[in-house]
Amino acid sequence: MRPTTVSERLYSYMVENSVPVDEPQRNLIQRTTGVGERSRMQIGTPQGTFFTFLTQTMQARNAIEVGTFTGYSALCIAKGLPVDGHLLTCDVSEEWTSLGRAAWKEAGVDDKIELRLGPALETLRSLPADPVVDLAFIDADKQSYIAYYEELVPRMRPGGVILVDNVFWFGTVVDDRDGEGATMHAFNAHVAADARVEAVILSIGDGLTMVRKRT
Ligand SMILES: C[S@@+](CC[C@H](N)C(=O)[O-])C[C@H]1O[C@@H](n2cnc3c(N)ncnc32)[C@H](O)[C@@H]1O
Repeated sequence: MRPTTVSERLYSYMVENSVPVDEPQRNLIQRTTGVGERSRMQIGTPQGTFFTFLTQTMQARNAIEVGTFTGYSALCIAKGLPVDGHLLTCDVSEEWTSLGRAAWKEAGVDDKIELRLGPALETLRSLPADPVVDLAFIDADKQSYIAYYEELVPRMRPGGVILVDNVFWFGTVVDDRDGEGATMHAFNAHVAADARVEAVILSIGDGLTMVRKRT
């Protein structure tokens, strides 16, 4: 069976019939529209709700995010972590992440989130090599996805999950294998050929891959 096309109305229906978005989340979504065109980089609400749900279901305690932007996905992951859980989130922008810091405080999850500013690859390489990470999310510069993935896989605990956003790259992974479409296709092929993991691509948003490290 082919997937159902998600119209605007069906999208609203999904949101209305899922766990509701809370006030700090709503406020952050609204403030992010203030950054203009780039606000489209924020994950959608169904994706964020799924991240909280998954974090809770996996009982994840230790998470890493590559690509903070204004902090919505970090907020959603942190909401699902226990009080002593930890999310390390990486970005290069002081300006965009400052919105996140304020939202995390408003939501009461700021104690669980550590923001590191600087190139994410350097941050990941500076982390201990121990396989202790339960959940990771890759959502930054597409040309570095394979490099981020290669730093993360050894650090994931067996059974740990890496989420990867934009794996359809607006359909260009099949239609137009130039530029970012080709980059994303190379990433998808890299994961599919990796015997250390099992992966499934979900048609949520612009395509979301869930990668589980084999036990
Ligand atoms: C798609 S946005 C992340 C959206 C965010 N996950 C959310 O849902 O709101 C990508 C982010 O990656 C960051 N970025 C780009 N290149 C980077 C790099 N080399 N290291 C760290 N962050 C980077 C950008 O500053 C931007 O905030």
